[in-house]
Amino acid sequence: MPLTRSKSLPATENGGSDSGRSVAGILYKWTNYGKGWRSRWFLLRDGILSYSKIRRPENVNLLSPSEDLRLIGDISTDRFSRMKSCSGRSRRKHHKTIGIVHLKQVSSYRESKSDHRKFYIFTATKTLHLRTDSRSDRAAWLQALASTRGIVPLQSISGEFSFVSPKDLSISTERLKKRLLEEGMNESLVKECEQIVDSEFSEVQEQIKLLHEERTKLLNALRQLEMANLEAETSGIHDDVYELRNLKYSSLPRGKYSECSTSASSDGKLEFEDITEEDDASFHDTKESFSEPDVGSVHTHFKRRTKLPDPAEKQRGVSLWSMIKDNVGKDLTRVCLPVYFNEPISSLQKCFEDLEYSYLLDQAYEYGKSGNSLLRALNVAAFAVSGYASTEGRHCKPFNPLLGETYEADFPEKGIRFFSEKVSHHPTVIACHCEGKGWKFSGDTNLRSKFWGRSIQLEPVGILTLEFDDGETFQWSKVTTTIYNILLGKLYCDHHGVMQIRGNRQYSCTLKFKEQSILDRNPHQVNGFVEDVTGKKAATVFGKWNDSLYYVAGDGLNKGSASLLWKATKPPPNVTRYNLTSFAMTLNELTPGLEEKLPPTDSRLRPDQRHLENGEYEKANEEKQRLERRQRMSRQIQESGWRPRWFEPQGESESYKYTGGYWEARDDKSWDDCPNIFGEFTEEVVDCA
Ligand SMILES: CC(C)CCC[C@@H](C)[C@H]1CC[C@H]2[C@@H]3CC=C4C[C@@H](O)CC[C@]4(C)[C@H]3CC[C@]12C
Repeated sequence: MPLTRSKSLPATENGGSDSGRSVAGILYKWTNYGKGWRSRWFLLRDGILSYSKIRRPENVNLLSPSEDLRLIGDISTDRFSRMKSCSGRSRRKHHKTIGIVHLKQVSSYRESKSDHRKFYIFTATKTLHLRTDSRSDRAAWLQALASTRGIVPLQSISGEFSFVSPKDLSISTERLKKRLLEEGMNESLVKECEQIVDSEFSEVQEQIKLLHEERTKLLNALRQLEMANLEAETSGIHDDVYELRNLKYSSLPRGKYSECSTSASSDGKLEFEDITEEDDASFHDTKESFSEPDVGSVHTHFKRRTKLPDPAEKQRGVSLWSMIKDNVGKDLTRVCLPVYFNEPISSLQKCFEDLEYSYLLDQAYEYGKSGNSLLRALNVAAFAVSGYASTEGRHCKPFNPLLGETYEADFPEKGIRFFSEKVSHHPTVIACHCEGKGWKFSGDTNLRSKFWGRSIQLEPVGILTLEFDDGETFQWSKVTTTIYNILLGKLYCDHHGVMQIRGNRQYSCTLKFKEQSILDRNPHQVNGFVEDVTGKKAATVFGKWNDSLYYVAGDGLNKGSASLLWKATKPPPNVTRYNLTSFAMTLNELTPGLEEKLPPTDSRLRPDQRHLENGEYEKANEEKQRLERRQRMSRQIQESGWRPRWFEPQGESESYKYTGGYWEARDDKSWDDCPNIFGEFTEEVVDCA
């Protein structure tokens, strides 16, 4: 029973639109390097593209008895049998759908420029690489995708099935009357018959009316549900009750990290030390008490910038793959990446990005002070999640600071000041310390990374400590971050694992960052709870790390009455390819009068990073290479007894504590013991370091 090859008709030849039709056919889908291109049965129906292992030909017409199905490409039996014998699997298996893409979620699709049979479908989390047999088949698929995109299934419910409203329904007894009279029945009897029929009918009409009302209600409910679903997909969950009080002052810190150092993996997996140099960052906690009145007492008289400088040169496009492919066979850990892969932010500054929502800690402090320990714990949890929001859409590497490089952030408008230093190069550790109104935050992080071929997994080592002035403390560690699509497709990162926020008093919190699965319709989810010392759940927390966090008191069975804890700010209007948040854009700014106050070790003075920010790529690259040469001597410097200037290692624990004195030294401009790490260096520098 050979099936004929259907021509790929443009949508218009089919009465205007393909919207109501299903389209199906065989496409080759790129799977992985091991298996390469695999043929799959693709079906596009109601805005959903699904694919399965190959169907048998006799099923092609049986998808659904009345379905208007258009086939694209060669669907001859011959081809099926060929495929069948290739796969050699049992028939049953072939029916299972193995992938689904909702066209609502498709961000774009495009044809390959180099191969006339290939095209790509991009969703937020995945790219499908597809190939047809011919250029015209590709055109037909793209056309089908274009015409199906945006159909809302409800259209068909309310459209096709819609029927006349019950009040327009009527019957006529004329024919009955005529017939009965023909039979010679007397008029009064005929009238009685007519009345019986009428009353029976009005009962039916009543029932239809009820059904109609019910149907209208149902449709409305469905519409609302779909709206809610759409909203939830785009933004998270709606805020019902709680209006976030955005306190004017704010505070605090936390840390992040930056580049990758690698650790050996015993199971034969590729190791990855850091594609460029090596880096790690760290956080540290300190019990240091801080001279309070300074924070936030001075007000900034300048406005921070809202965009990065316009690039001086045009950016050259370099793909990561083009860099790596030239190094095939070489040790991947030694591949040096040019500055095009960097963002104009150093890891020291990136740590401060975690403090964007420091007002949550100010709120936490206030709640605790007024006796509401639960809301204190909840705000701390929201703070711990909020730091991840800025990682969305970022795919460039922060600069790996030089040993001894520092970064200060004085933000009186937020009521905080932050300081970080790169305290070790082998392993890379960054320590930070931040003071806010009523609290202090500190930590050190060292990232362990594993290279898995197509993804890199980063595991932060180190503890973050938050200490309120009233003695309550919370400690936690960051979860694992995986960077996907290193070689192919769109690079993105996801955070997953369990975060335990341990408090020293009544409440602690456990948060689970859900690992994203392929084609996940609801990525970035975070769920958890706050429990008291007896282990009783006091509140349930849920949301998304890139968007918002909500809580419900108790065990969280009633999500309807959730209250908003934190909502991420919108991306800025002036995004660049770095996708920095508005806050991140201000971090490398040399605000008026600042340069004279900075020590020579501050990240803002790092020349390659400054050139990159200005879009002077050639100069940036030259300087980067120069500083990397210096960086290579770091191990030697460290081994010859170098000590961090502002932090102190804590025994064997590999953690660091702020020794204090930075802001005081800044007041006196006493930077004499801070080496000019970005300047020309000689062996001398090494000696005196
Ligand atoms: C392969 C290279 C060129 C591209 C990778 C670049 C980007 C995606 C990588 C490089 C360094 C990474 C960051 C390193 C450290 C941390 C701290 C961690 O607690 C949260 C994630 C975060 C903030 C990572 C996010 C992703 C990141 C910014």
